[in-house]
Amino acid sequence: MAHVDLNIALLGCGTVGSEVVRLLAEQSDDFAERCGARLNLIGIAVRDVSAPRPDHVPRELLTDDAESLIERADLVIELIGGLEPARTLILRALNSGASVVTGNKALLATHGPELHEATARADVDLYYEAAVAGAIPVVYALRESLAGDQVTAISGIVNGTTNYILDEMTTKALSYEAALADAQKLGFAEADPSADVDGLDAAAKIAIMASIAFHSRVGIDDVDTRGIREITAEQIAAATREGYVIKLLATARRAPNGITVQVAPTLVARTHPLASVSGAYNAVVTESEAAGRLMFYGQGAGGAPTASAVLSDVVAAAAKRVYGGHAPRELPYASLPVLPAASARGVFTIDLTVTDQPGVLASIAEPFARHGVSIGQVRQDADGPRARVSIMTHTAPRGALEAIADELADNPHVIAVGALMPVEG
Ligand SMILES: NC(=O)C1=CN([C@@H]2O[C@H](COP(=O)(O)OP(=O)(O)OC[C@H]3O[C@@H](n4cnc5c(N)ncnc54)[C@H](O)[C@@H]3O)[C@@H](O)[C@H]2O)C=CC1
Ligand SMILES: N[C@@H](CC=O)C(=O)O
Ligand code: NA
Repeated sequence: MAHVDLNIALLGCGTVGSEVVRLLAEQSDDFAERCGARLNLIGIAVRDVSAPRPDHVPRELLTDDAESLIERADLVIELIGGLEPARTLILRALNSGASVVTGNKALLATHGPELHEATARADVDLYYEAAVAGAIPVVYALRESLAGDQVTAISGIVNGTTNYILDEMTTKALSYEAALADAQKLGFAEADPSADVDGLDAAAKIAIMASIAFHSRVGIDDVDTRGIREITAEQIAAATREGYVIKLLATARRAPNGITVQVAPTLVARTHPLASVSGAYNAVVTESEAAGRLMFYGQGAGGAPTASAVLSDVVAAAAKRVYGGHAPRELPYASLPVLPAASARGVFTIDLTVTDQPGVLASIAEPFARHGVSIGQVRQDADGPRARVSIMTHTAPRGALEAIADELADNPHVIAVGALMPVEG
């Protein structure tokens, strides 16, 4: 079959970009058949053309002039990351009539509306499968597979670094610091791992998923975000004793008057499907009215897995240019508000260290009753003259639990109040 030619520009040639170069070359004949176009990589914009690169990266395609490269492209793949210059370059590409494929979750969760509006104005396409959970086709699932359904909830393990750290702490009884050092040695965590361990990477991903699923605009700043820095070996051991694992869960839920979106270390029951997601793997569970529960599992990071998602977008974008039609546009018609974190309802645990004497349990229980929060389970472990008390509630709003925790901190019998932790399953 005769194929048209499409000019592809790649911006950024790091972990993911260099794998995209490899796959584009290795599978060029297949891609031509699948999208009806020969995908000609016309240039690779890099910051430093003289930096060492893998052997398969053609030196003659390297340039430090991204702007000129974009002018000649039908399709631009942005794999630089970060907000600038990625934002300006993507806008330039869209405005010049090129479709764009990106894996840049930080940018989409910060400037998504601006990029989507520019895409529609220029009558081109914006694809971003790699931005959420790497190789796992969850953007496609939400944008296309579930377009005929009503999504009610999304929960996921969408950061490989933190899942690896928590898993090492659980299975090898490592401290947080030792597990983080291992993750860095293995290349999962960045040298500066704060976007991972403080939950910001997961927050960007759940913001993107919530925007699509709930047809609303959710940005990274709307996400109530907690990371894993404060998780202790003791909390992990206590969770294990009780039949739970601690996972950094990203969740978005429909509520009667809006949506709640959060990232938080969460006690996940061993029987829950997300509990068995180990190592650096990712998984996303969606709940929707007709389909019920769906689960997506796989590699959320790494050069080749992420490049697989990028190339699926490239083939789709190229086919649209050849045969016509468009990728699904942003559809924020529902405009659901993101509700304050305090209104997020769920089951929570709160851990207390108290003096072990008569009447203490009654005084601890009193604020729960006053705030209308029902206690589901109490566990007490003696520790000399002290006791550790772990209270699990029935479903209640987070705000009520926060008020109770503040009051308990002033209770003279209470020596320490631990962090509130949501419970799943
Ligand atoms: N590495 C992974 O596992 C995943 C990465 N992503 C996303 O993919 C994107 C790329 O990630 P990585 O390849 O890991 O990053 P990377 O840091 O390995 O590569 C980015 C490259 O862009 C280059 N660069 C910086 N400024 C530039 C400029 N002005 N012009 C041209 N090149 C420039 C850097 O020198 C670097 O080589 C990011 O948005 C990241 O969030 C998404 C999913 C997984
Ligand atoms: N740093 C991320 C990879 C990219 O999305 C992770 O650890 O999952
Ligand atoms: Na994906």
